[in-house]
Parts: sequence; structure tokens; C-alpha cells
Amino acid sequence: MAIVLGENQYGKAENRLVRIDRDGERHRITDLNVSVSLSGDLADTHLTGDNGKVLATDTQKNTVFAFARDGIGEIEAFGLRLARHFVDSQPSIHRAAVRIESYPWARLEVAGKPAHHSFARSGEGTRTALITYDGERAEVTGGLTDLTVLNSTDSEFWGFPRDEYTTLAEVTDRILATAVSATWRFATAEGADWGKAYETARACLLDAFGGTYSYSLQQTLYAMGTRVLENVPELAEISLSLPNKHHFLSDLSAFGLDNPGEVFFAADRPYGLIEGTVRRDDS
Ligand SMILES: O=c1[nH]c(=O)c2[nH]c(=O)[nH]c2[nH]1
Repeated sequence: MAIVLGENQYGKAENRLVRIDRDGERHRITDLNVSVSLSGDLADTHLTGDNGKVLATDTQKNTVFAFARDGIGEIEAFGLRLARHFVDSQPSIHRAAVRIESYPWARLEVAGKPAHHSFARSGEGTRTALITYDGERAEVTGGLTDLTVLNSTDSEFWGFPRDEYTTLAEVTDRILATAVSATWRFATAEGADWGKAYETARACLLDAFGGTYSYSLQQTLYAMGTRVLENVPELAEISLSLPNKHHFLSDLSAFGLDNPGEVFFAADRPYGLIEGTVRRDDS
């Protein structure tokens, strides 16, 4: 029985990169977590320790910071620049994946005016991108994660099968809460307005979550995905991962109290995990 090397990749993960753009006294902040993962003709280093084809992960890290010197721009564009550079400049590297998270900062108000250079980290979700390039084809995926949303009504869940293990009560009014993770794949890696696509997709996700009278989180997921595809023509598909952040009505009867839908226990685990992809029929 022969033993062989299987799939492998390597890279510098989680390069924490902050860039300040200065427009006179007014600063803008870009706060990224950039992970590079490369694969290709890398058998030698695994089999014999010959590193002649290994672009050091330290070099990868340096490249991320050096490329930021010229400006970062949209994270999808920055990831494309990096992915193309690693594959096109290194014969042994045949495929690059660059994953980027962009942490949001909100400008502070100081003395009643928008501050020039003061910010607070905001909890409004993290923008993400994943770029892959194999020397011929680039694929760009944008997205967001950790966008926590809640509807305090307009959610029901009933009509599900009851077997010998079912205890869940049917409800016609419940809290529906989730932390949205979404990834959307662009039909082409060229010419899309990455920033506008992000802003539109994010607004559509929030609008569809809030505006859908829900009979299941699955139904809400499909409504959210559909809304994004209807409004961002550059996208081929969108995948959503929605943890169902359960809010259980607290039983206060031991204290002689009723609970007319006001006091909830917010459980953090386990949680239902509802995931799905919505795509155009022709893609
Ligand atoms: O929206 C829901 N979908 C489910 O599949 C499910 N399962 C469950 O226990 N509660 C819920 N809620």
C-alpha cells in the first residue's frame, strides 16, 4: 500500500492590517483581517523538506502590508490584486485564496460634530470577501457576518411533524432572532461595483428580514436571498447561514406570576442552524 500526499495548502492567516487614509485633518480607517492560502507544486517541501518552491508565509504577510501602501480600496479589489500577484509571480503557486474581514468603525461625534479622527468599533456586522485565482479564472465572493437582528413579533412556527420525541409547542407569536452570515458570488470577477453591491445586499437582507411575516426561519432565509438577487444584478448566487437564536418564554408560575409574552430566556446553545443557497436558475 503506497502512501501519498493529499490536498494541501499553506499561507499566512489573519494578518491584522489597519490603514489610515488622510484627507487633510479628516481621517478614514480601514481595519482588516487578511488570510492568504496558497497551493500548487508543493510536494518537495512535504516529502523532502526542500523549500525551493515555498514562498514563505512571512513574505506573504509582508506582501499584504506592502500592497496596502498604495491604498486598499474595496476589499474584493484588494484580494484580487493579492491573489493574482501570488499566482502570477511564483511558478510553483497555482492557486491562491485570499479571505478578508473588514471590521466596521463608526465616526464619533465630538462636541456635536463628526470627529476628524475618533472612532468607535460598531457592532453592525463585519464585511467579508473571499477571492480565489488559479492563473486563469478569478472568483469573487463578497459577504457579511455577525449581523445580529431580531423581530419581536410577526413570527410563527407550527405545522411540523409530531413524533414520540416532539415536545415543542406550536406558536403563533414568537421572537425571531439570528446573526446573519451571508456570502454572495459575483457572476464575473471584472467590472462589478463591489461597494455598491455590498451596500445594496446588506440593505436588502435587513429589509427582507424585518419585512417578512415569517412562518419559519427557512422562509425568511429564502425571502432574504431572493431580495438580494432581485436588486444586485451582478450576483449569481447567495448563501445564508442563520443560527436561530432561540428566545424561550420564561416560566414564572413558581412565583405566582403569569408571563404574557414579556419575559424571555435568551439561550445561546444549542441553536437551530438554518442554511441555504438561493441562485439564479441560469447560473
Ligand atoms: O424557524 C424554525 N425552523 C425550524 O426548522 C425550527 N425547528 C425548531 O425547533 N424551531 C424552528 N424554527
